[in-house]
Amino acid sequence: MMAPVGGNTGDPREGAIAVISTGAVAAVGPQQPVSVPVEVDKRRINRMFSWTADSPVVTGSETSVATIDDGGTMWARQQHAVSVRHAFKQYGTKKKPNQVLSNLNMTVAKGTIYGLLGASGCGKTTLLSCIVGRKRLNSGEIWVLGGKPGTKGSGVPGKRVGYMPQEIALYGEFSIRETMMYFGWIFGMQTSEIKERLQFLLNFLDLPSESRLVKNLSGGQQRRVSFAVALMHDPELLILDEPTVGVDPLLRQSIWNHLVHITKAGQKTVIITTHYIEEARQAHTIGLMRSGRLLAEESPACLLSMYRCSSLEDVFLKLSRKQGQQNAAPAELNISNNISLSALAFGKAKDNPVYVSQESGVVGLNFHQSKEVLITDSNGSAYGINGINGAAPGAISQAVECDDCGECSDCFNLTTKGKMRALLTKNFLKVWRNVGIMLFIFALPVMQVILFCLAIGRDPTNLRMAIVNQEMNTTNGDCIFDAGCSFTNLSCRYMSHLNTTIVKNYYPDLDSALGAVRDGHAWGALYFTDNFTDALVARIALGRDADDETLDQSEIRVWLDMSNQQIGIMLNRDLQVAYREFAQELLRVCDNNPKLGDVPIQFKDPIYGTNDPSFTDFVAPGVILTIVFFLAVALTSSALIIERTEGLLDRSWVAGVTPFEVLFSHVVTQFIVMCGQTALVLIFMIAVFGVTNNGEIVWIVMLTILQGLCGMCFGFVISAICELERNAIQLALGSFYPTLLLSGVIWPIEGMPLVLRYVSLCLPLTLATSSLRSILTRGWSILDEDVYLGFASTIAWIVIFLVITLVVLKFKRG
Ligand SMILES: Nc1ncnc2c1ncn2[C@@H]1O[C@H](COP(=O)(O)OP(=O)(O)OP(=O)(O)O)[C@@H](O)[C@H]1O
Repeated sequence: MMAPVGGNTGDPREGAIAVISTGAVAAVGPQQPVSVPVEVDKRRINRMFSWTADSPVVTGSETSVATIDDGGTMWARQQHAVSVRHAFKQYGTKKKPNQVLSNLNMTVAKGTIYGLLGASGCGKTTLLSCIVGRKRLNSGEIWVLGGKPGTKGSGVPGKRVGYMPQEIALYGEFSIRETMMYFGWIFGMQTSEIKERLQFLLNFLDLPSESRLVKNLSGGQQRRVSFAVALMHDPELLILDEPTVGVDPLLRQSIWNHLVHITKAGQKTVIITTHYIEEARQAHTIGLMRSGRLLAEESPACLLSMYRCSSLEDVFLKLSRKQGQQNAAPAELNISNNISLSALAFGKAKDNPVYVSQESGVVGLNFHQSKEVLITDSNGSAYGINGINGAAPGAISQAVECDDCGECSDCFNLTTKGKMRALLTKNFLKVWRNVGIMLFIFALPVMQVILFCLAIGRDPTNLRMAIVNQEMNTTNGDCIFDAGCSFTNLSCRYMSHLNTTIVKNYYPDLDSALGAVRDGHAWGALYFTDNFTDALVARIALGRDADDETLDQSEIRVWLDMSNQQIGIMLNRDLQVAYREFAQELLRVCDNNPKLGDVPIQFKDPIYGTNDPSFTDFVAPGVILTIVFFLAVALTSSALIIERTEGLLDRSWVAGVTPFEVLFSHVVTQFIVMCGQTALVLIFMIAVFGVTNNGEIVWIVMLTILQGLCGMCFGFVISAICELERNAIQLALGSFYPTLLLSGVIWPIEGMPLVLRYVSLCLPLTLATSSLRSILTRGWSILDEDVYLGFASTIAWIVIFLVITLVVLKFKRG
């Protein structure tokens, strides 16, 4: 079927436009002329393409066909607002692929509204995501506003595009005004400009008060705010994914009127998807999509007349049926031209020169393998479909090199003031507005420190001992002794030195005492023989001449329940300490040298720490770092994933925010949060609970903050790797215990098998914990190896985590 492309319609250019269609080539042959009134000024065409050496103009005949090669095609594609060629996109795995776009071609002329229609799940959103650079094609090409999305200087993503995704993708805790400020700043607008625009959009879209929080708006109002964000900076290209869902008919009409209005001047282009097919009649071009390809790409009027239907829905049904038949019998192909009829039929575009897509791939109309053609008027001036005159392609490619910069200095900067302002304000507002997060950030670490100091490292008390004292022959606890240099009831004298943590329960005989231990009623049994005092005096007096029976009778016999190592070791220590004190006291009151009662090992004052080391002091450094590290992991990983799953991150990407900027803004926010957390944790640990600190506080603070930043970067890695918050939580929790166990936090790594020790040294918390312990208990400074290695390893891990995150984010998009 041949469409009357560029036909003689009374247009001023009538008879002057060289309309060249090779859409017929599928049937007529690659260089066949088309029977359309055509005149071609070959000289002008040649001049037009003289910029490229390999761009010969091919004419099919004297009549008119002028095709160009790939170089020319590429240039022509740069003239369209959007040009998609041979797009293939699939989800899923290689084994189970879900082909969403298959050889799709699409051409959106500048200054037009393009309505993309199709059934749910046909791939519209995927196509739009690829156009805005959110996703990547598996193969094929996309040109947007003269550049390839995602390439440097293309402006896409960036402020040249306004994107309204299907999901709301807004910060619920923000007010409408804050939402607009956020995106306005990202787009590089001045605050006054944003306020002005906001007023217009509030009125235009009939939005409630600007101070209302987005989360408190109705679904329809939220969609309108989302639409307002896309319109905010008055972009060249508006990409709207179902903007009219949940909008009342009056407002829907005013939205369409606005779209028609902004495209009138020819500078703005709109791509819009909608499920209300009939409203798309107001579009200049309609792309009917089905199963990942376009069935047709024409003006609504043209579609209706070509298919003799009264509604676009009927056209869609007809084309769908047709596609089904063609799939069944691929040989029966219709023939049509591939010039976008709408582009010619639509007023302004009609006045302009036309490039026709190289290959439309539009299924229903069967545009195949046609070459991109140049249309000139009789005056010889060549022009593209979008009305841009044939400027030298070189000039155009130069123009796009820096087109998203505003001021070109931005090109060389990693970020802009506006974007940083927006991102930092967003991060702080999110924390400020969310009580749960505030508690998580500040109350949780304090609570953890308090719990740690109260629950860990203190000596157990009220430990019951089953005592059998044959010397007293009584179980009522009456155990009287003479405090002077008297050798009576020495068993009672010894027991008076047992500290108060031990609760003495007396038993009549050994069997019942051991039974109490076995039954869990006591932590140990203590047994004194009936002549303990005499035997002990003889043992001391006879010294090396003491016989076995004397030695045997003078023993205090102990049976401990060692199932609890800490309690067992502590009882063992206390019983021995009590004996030493008992012996020294007895020797002293009897005018003997008390040292005789000691074992001949003298523990002098330790070089570091005390003779009575506390477990709390040992664990505290690791606990401080673990608290700060894992709070940061939890905070960051979930924050980024929530933003991503709600579409906020994607929307920011499309607005031109880079992964680097997002990470940097989080680093700054987290740094400030970390300072607060560190202050609280250290104040409670050291000042309130008196954990030993012999070092300089500045190094302690620095190392703690660095560990927090390290945890945050680990959180970035988790959020980059995991798609769902659930997976991130699993990964964060899953990494908590191995890290805790292997980092020497609760047990010295010297006790590990050699291989595990090396593994442990490679973990982010191990060297840092050892470093902090050295600062706190040994008072070492940064000049000591153990200390600076902790700092070095933390910094190295920060860099490693950041690099991993950036690499994953870069390769994951799409
Ligand atoms: N991230 C993804 N991973 C896997 N499959 C996906 C993903 N996104 C979309 N799909 C699948 O791709 C197909 C096309 O989805 P898409 O969202 O592009 O359709 P659509 O035309 O926009 O639908 P609707 O009109 O309902 O929004 C669907 O089958 C969908 O399930």
